[in-house]
Amino acid sequence: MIDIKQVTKVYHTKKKTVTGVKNVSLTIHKGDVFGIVGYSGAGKSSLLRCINMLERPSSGTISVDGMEMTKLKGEALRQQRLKIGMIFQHFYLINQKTVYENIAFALRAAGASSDKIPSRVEELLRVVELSDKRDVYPAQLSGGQKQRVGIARALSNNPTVLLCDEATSALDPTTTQSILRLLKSLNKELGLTIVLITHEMGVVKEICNRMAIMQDGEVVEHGNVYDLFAEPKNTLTKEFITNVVSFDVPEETLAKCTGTIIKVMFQGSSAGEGIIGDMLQEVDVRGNFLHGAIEYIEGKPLGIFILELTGDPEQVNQAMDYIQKRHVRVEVISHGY
Ligand SMILES: Nc1ncnc2c1ncn2[C@@H]1O[C@H](COP(=O)(O)OP(=O)(O)OP(=O)(O)O)[C@@H](O)[C@H]1O
Repeated sequence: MIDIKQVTKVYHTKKKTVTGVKNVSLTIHKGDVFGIVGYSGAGKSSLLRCINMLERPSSGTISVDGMEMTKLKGEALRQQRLKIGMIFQHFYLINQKTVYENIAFALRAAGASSDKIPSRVEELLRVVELSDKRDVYPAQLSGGQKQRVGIARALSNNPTVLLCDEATSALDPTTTQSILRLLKSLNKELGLTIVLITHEMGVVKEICNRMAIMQDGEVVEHGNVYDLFAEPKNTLTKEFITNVVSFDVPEETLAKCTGTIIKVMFQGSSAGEGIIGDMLQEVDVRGNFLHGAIEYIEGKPLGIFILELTGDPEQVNQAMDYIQKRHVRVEVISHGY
């Protein structure tokens, strides 16, 4: 669907040359909600804007729906871009136009015939659940409502791809949830492929099925969201995941622990308990459960336990080996004394 091959984007300013994207290759499948995560300056916007040629890659190729975007220019590029909608953090609505006119404007700009515009605008307003706001101006809308207008406008030409540039970063958590729900339903009902960039792993956990993590212009890890949550390999991926998968063991409890504190992550909702139970019978250590939770990612359970192990250091190591051998991920949070 979207094929990104060895894309590099170099910016030349008067003072310096900056490489925003370094040799990135990614495939985004039809129907994916694909999250690109990274800290500020990682290259997320640059890569996203290369997909619809708002930025032209310095090298490499990008194909959307089998059409090589990097080869297109002028009218051919304009036509292909109609298949790619885009929404932004700051909405970019026209303040002097009503909600209706904002959407109609996008339709006119794309060449829609004027007799089709009214019904199409009404239809789009229904899709984003904003029919009652058709005649108000952007200043009278909340952030979430503005983004709904942005989404309606982006959908006006029936795109197959929607690019979301930090689309929920300016919104409060509840409004963020409602926009994410809307995006997910568009993905399911219209079969829309969505690529979103964000620095919030919570957004990815909420709606994405696949993701890539970027750092210094490079993709450091990518794959299925569940798999990366269950078994992240890169340090940065682990850091982002730790930010959203909470282990609320109070500091006072941790301070009282003298043993080795480990985090055990297992796929499924009950497998981990059995493995830990078996381990405690086989190995001469004591285990004290400090925290347990089941997170749901893409509707699939991912179990997390925080456990204090006490006993002879060699036995503690053996206990961890035992768990690891059963294909359950173990991380040491702090070593005992
Ligand atoms: N138009 C530009 N001219 C020069 N440098 C740029 C330009 N756009 C981006 N850069 C540089 O490219 C690098 C990647 O920036 P980019 O905006 O793609 O990162 P990002 O991950 O989207 O960050 P943020 O989350 O802050 O938007 C940064 O070092 C940035 O300064």
